[in-house]
Amino acid sequence: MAKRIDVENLNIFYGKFQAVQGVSMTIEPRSVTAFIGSSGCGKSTVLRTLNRMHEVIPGGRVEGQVLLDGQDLYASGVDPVGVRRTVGMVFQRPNPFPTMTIRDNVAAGLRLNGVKNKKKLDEVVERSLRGANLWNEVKDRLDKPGAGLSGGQQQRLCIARAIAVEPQVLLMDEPCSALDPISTLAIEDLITELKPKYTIVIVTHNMQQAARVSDRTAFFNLEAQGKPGRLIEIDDTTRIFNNPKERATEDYISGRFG
Ligand SMILES: Nc1ncnc2c1ncn2[C@@H]1O[C@H](COP(=O)(O)OP(=O)(O)OP(=O)(O)O)[C@@H](O)[C@H]1O
Repeated sequence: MAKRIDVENLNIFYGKFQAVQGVSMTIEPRSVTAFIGSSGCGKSTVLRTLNRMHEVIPGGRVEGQVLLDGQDLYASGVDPVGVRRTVGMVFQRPNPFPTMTIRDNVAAGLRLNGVKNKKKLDEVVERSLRGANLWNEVKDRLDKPGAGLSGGQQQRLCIARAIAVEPQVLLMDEPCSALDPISTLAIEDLITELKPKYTIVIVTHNMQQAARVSDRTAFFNLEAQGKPGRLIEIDDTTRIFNNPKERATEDYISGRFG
């Protein structure tokens, strides 16, 4: 089941440097939320705190709370590996495991979780590839390397790999920035198809993309160079693009800066 995310007064640090200050927001289940804002304002950093990937970076530290259906991901005793299973991630560059076959790429997470039954693995591989709109293109070459696919196919393979372990939230960090326009549209269609089952958060520099795929948009900004990034506003995407509350959002949307 898709989960609701409540972020409460989040401060995020890289060593002594505070990259993000005071972010609070709610991300609704079965919806797509886009993070937009100029380079360096902390979009990817905030995204990575939603599945505890930030702390993998040396010096990475978080203050505040991230609640998944009311459960704090940062409470003591919470296993970050379990969090990352529940909250999956797709990165900017498609990163299939290069030496693994298409089938094994999709099955990798399940195998890590101890699933060995071949029938079960085959079922999940097919269901995940169908879910990622890739099945028809690869069903006759499941035992060929994932690295042999086109960039757009590799990104859909990464989405198949992410959904194979049945996460409740999908985080996507500029998932189309390395793709051509046709592959980009394929991923956008896929995001819309996945929406009824997941909570999806996408970082994008492409404002048309935010307008096309998201229900809600969060605009981040830097007060000044060297200062932490802040969330300026989050609202329905149509509102952010047509009638934002904040002047800084309007300036960014209309291309006056950023
Ligand atoms: N691994 C890191 N170590 C130290 N500082 C980092 C690291 N990653 C990001 N930062 C800093 O944190 C701040 C926010 O970066 P982040 O990548 O989250 O911004 P962004 O809005 O996603 O940018 P972009 O749109 O360019 O991807 C920046 O000042 C950046 O230099």
